[in-house]
Amino acid sequence: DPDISPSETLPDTDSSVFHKRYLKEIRELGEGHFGKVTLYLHDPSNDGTGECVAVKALKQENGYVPDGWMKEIEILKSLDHSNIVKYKGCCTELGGQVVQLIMEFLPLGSLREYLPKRKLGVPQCLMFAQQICQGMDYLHSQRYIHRDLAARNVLVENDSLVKIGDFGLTKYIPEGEIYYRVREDGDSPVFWYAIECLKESKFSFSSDIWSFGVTLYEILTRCDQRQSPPLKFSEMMDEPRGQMTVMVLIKLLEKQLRLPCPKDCPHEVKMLMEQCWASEPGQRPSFTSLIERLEAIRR
Ligand SMILES: C=Cc1cc(F)c(CN2CC[C@](CC#N)(n3cc(C(N)=O)c(NC(=O)OC)n3)[C@H](F)C2)cc1O
Repeated sequence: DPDISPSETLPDTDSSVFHKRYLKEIRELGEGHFGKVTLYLHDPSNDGTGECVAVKALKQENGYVPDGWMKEIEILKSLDHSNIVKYKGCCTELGGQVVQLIMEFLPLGSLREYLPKRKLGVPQCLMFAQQICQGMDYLHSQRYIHRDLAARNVLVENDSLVKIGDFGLTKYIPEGEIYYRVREDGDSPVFWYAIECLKESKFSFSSDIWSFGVTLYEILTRCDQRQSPPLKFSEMMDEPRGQMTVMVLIKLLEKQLRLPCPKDCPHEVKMLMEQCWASEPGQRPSFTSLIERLEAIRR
């Protein structure tokens, strides 16, 4: 259109660049081993009409930015799926020495806050479970493993939509590789870990399936903390008071002990959950097949 000058068509700023001066801290949303997630109001017109965003920041040791952190930002930026939290941009400080990840804010929080408050029926629980499988199936199709799939990392958009909300431990699996071996331990979510992860730190697409099984258990218990995986596994130990060590958990899993079936869990779902916890990684279903099976059960 000849009479519109180029400057009128170009956006004056890249909408994925957020300036610190327009970000007003509201409250902390979560704390992790390596950093935290905080709720901010992004208010460039400074009149309170801005939008809420979730900002993930690393605890900065003397200014260097761990390369794994830039990786997490690149991963989320590259993902585009209705069951994965949306990347909005970055906020840099000190000439790029500090980089913060800006994501969409889902005020209903994670399943851990949402499910205990809303007594959802089994059909809606299975709809959420299927959506998690759809997000994870997409993540696996991009050759990423999540390594921290749990109800605490699944966000609720509304009564009929959930999204995978955090990718802090996500890793890329190169073509032709099957496993990702970890060195760092951090505060590993061992009660969501497959047996081969506990024994050999070997993570794979199949170990995400195991974690999905534990997440499905959490959903069907409506994230009742009295039935939480850490508590349930500790009860299954001989001395229930003792601090559960990874060794005791491995022994328990090697004896084929598993989390109990939640009270209103349909038989087909019990079968599906137990297949996710097969000792042999190759015996576990894929997210593609889990989607089909959950679809069939919900019908
Ligand atoms: C540096 C590493 C690190 C730091 C952390 F704090 C956590 C833990 N954190 C993850 C993000 C979290 C849960 C999820 N998914 N969440 C995101 C939103 C959102 N986008 O709206 C939200 N909303 C909400 O609570 O609304 C009331 N919660 C919640 F902050 C816990 C994990 C980490 O790897």
